[in-house]
Amino acid sequence: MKHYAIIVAGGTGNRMKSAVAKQFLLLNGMPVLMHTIQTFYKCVLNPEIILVLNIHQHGYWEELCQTYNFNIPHQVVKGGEQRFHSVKNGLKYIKGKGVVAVHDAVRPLISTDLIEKSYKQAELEGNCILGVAPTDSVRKVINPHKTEALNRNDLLLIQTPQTFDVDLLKKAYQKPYRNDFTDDASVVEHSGFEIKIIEGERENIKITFQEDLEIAAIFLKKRGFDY
Ligand SMILES: Nc1ccn([C@@H]2O[C@H](COP(=O)(O)OP(=O)(O)OP(=O)(O)O)[C@@H](O)[C@H]2O)c(=O)n1
Ligand SMILES: C[C@](O)(CO)[C@H](O)COP(=O)(O)O
Repeated sequence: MKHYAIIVAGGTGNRMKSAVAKQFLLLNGMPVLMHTIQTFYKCVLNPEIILVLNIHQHGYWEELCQTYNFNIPHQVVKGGEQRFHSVKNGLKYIKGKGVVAVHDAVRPLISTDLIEKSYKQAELEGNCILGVAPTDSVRKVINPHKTEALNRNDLLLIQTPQTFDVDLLKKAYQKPYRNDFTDDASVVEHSGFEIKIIEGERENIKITFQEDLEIAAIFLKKRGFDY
């Protein structure tokens, strides 16, 4: 079975409010994106790595790879307007059959164990999505003046990687883009497939705001960088 990883790094990171897009910010001395690619590279299933980057950042990425002596083999593909379009561009690169994990570049703390579990589950079930239970109370906004409590036991917070049979994911991504396609599972579900969830990891945070980078640095130090 052939394994692929599409690492989506085509975003601009507006919420981070930094001059450099968050996937290039330094985390314990190395760009976030390099940590992410390194973790997939360490996976025993040896996935072929496809990196999706905004076309205007391809040159910058090459410079970074030289600066950090980063030699992990990967194919760079151009990004799209939304995450949806970036994933679609990554998928175009895949010609054969197999299993593909789609992962946010800005989730550098995913473990190799969970990546491997996700591939194995997707091989068996067609797809595998990670979820963790919320620990805060949650409310639905009805309008600017009214909110309503939700039962958090009915909810899951969804992470990446989201892993799929290649043909299934390609078929789902033939649909036109919709605003509520916030991840790959929502695209696949819209095509009529049932989504299979396994337990994610609390440390698998998505670096979105400045504080997240500080938290990620603490988690990495705790692992002694050996992951
Ligand atoms: N057109 C886009 C938009 C997002 N992404 C990627 O999808 C992942 C999750 O998106 P998010 O965290 O929202 O990143 P940004 O869109 O960059 O952040 P923001 O929403 O704050 O602008 C990131 O790795 C991001 O680079 C992408 O490949 N192509
Ligand atoms: C794909 C994702 O990380 C799953 O939680 C999330 O939906 C990405 O959302 P964003 O708004 O693009 O950060």
